[in-house]
Amino acid sequence: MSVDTHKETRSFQTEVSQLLHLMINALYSNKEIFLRELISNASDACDKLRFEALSDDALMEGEGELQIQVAYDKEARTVTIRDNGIGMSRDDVIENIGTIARSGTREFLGQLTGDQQKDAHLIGQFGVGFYSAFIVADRVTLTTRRAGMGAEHGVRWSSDGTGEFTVETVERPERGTEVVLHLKEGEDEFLDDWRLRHIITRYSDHIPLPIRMPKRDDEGNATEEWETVNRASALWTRPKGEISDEEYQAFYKHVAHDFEEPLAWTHNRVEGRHEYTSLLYIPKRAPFDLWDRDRRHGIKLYVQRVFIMDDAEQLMPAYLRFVRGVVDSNDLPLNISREILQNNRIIDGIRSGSVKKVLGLLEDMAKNEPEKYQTFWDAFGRVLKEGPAEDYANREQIARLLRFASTHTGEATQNVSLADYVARMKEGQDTIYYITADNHTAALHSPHLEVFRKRGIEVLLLSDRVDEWLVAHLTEFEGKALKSVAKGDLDLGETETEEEKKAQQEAEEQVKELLPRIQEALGERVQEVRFSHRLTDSPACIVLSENEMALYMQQLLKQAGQSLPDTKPVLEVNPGHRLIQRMDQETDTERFGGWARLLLDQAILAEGGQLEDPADFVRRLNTLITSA
Ligand SMILES: Nc1ncnc2c1ncn2[C@@H]1O[C@H](COP(=O)(O)OP(=O)(O)OP(=O)(O)O)[C@@H](O)[C@H]1O
Repeated sequence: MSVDTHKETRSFQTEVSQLLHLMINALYSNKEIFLRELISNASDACDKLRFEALSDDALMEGEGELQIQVAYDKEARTVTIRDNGIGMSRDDVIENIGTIARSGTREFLGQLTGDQQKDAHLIGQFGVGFYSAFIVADRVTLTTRRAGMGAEHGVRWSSDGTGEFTVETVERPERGTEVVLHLKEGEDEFLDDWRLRHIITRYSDHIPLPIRMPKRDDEGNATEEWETVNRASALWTRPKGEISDEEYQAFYKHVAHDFEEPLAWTHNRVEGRHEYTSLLYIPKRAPFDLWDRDRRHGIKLYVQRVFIMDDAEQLMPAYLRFVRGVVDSNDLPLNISREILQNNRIIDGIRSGSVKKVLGLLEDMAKNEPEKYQTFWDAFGRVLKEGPAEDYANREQIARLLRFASTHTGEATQNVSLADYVARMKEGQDTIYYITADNHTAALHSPHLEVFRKRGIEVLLLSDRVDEWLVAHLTEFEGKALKSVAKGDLDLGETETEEEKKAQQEAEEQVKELLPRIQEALGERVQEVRFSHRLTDSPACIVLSENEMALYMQQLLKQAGQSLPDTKPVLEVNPGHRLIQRMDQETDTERFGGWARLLLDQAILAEGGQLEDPADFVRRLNTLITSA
C-alpha cells in the first residue's frame, strides 16, 4: 500500500473556530488546566492500547510499559506531552482533531454570552479537551503514530488555532502521540520544573500510569533520567480512609471530563459472590446533551485495573445517565466485549448494586443535606423522573426522591416530596392529587384546581414533559393513589360538607334542563355533558378519561407527526356560574348553540388544547358579543 504523504491545509469546522475563540478568553483565568486535559487524553490513549493489546499483543511493539512524559525546553519555549498509547492514523487525526462530532454543538455555542464567568462554566460542561492547548500556546504540533502501523505512517498535525491546520505524513518510529505547545508570549511560567510538577500532582496524581519528568541535577539541569512525578496508582483501589476530598474531586474531573467539583460520590468495595469496586459520582450540573437519551453514558469499566471501555451503558440504567465514575470488576474476563456485557449475570449484579448505591446516596443527601439535594434535583430531576417507568423494582425508593411544584407554595421550584404531601393531607383525603400541564403557569391557573383551592386540598403541579410518562407508571405512593384532577370522575369524598352537597344539588336543580340542550347543540363534538363538582369560578371544563393523555400532550404528539385515536371529551359545566344560568334563559336555538360551542372551545383552550379552526372561533365569539 502506498502512503499518502502530501501536506494538506484544512479549515477547522466552523464550530471549532468559534469554540476556540470563546474558550481562550473564558478559560484564561484557569489556564493551567491545559496540562490536565492533555494528560487525560494521553492516559485514555494508553488505556485504549492496553485493552486492544489484550487480543493483539503485537500492538505493544515489544515496549511494555505505558507512560506519559512531560518536558519543557526553555530556549525553544515549548512544553511537550508525550504518551506511548494507541496513537492515531491520518484519518483519526483529521476526524478527531479539528472537528467536534457531537450533537447539539451549535445550540451549545448559541448559549454562550460573552460573559467570561458564565461562559467558563458552560465551556467547562462541554469539555474542551485537546483544544485547551490553545489557551497558552500560539502553535500546537501533534505528532503521532497508530500502534501496529509502520513507522512511515506517522502523522504531523499543526495549527496556530486561528482557523486552519495542516496535516502531513511523517516518519515516526515511536508509537503514540507527542503534543508540542509553543507557548504564547507571557506564558513562560510553564517553563518551570516546579510549576509543572505542581500542576501534575494537583490535577493528575491519581492517573494510574506513571507521569514522568526529566530528573534534575543539583544545578537544576535536566538529566537523561526520567522520574515519576505522580502517585500513579488507581485511586479507587486505595482504602477510602486514605483518600482526601481533593483527590476524589481531582479524579472526578478526569473521569467525567468536567471542570467543576462533583456534588457527591460513593466509593465501595464489594466482596462476596461478585467482587468489584465502584466509585460513582453525581455531578453538580447537567452536561449540555443530557437530554439526549442516546448519548454516551458515563461509567468506565475496568477489569482488574485494566481499562475495558468507556460509557458502559449496561452498568447504569438510562434514568441515572448523569452518574459518572468507574467500576472495576475482579470476576469479568479481560476479553469481554460490549455484546457479552448485554446478558451477563455479573454485569447485572454490578448494575443493580450500583443503582442501589446511587439511590442510597441520593436518599442520604435528601435527608441530611436538603439544599444540596435541591441543587441535584434542579439539575437532574427530570431525568430521575424516568425512573419509575424504567426501574420497576426500585420504584418506591425513586418515588421518595421525587420533588414537585405544588399549590402549597404555588412556586415553580420543585421542592415538595410525596411524603411532604401525604403529611399535609386533609382528614378524609385518601388520594394524592396532581395536574399536568404544558408549563407551570398553565398548571397553576387551571380551572380544575378551583374546588381544591376552595377545600384547601393541595395539588401537585406537574409541567415537565416527562411528567405524563411518570404518572402513567407511578400510580400510588405508600398506599395512596395518585390521581389527576383533570381526569375521570371527581369524588372528593369526605372532604365535602353536607352544606356544600346541598348547595350543589340546588344549583343543579335550577338549571336541570340545560344538560340535554347543550348535549344536543354540541352533538358529536362531545362524549357527554355533565354537571361539575370541580369548578367555582369557571363556567366549564374538559374532563378526560383516566387513561387518556392530557390535551397539551396530544397536541405535542400530533405535531411530532403521530396519529392518535380521535377521542371525544366530556364537558363539565358549573351549575352555579352566571354564564350557565344565563344560557338557561336563552330561548333562541341558534344563539344557544353559539354559547354552547363557546363554552366547549374555551374549556379546550384552558386545557392547553388547540382549536381546529381558531379563525372560526374568533368570528363566532364576535357575533355573540355584538348580539348580546
Ligand atoms: N494523546 C492522544 N492519543 C490518541 N488519541 C488522542 C489523543 N488526544 C486526543 N486523541 C483523540 O482525539 C479525540 C478528541 O480529543 P479531545 O480532547 O478534543 O476530546 P475528548 O477527550 O474526546 O473529550 P473532551 O472534550 O470531553 O475532553 C479523542 O477522543 C481521541 O480519540
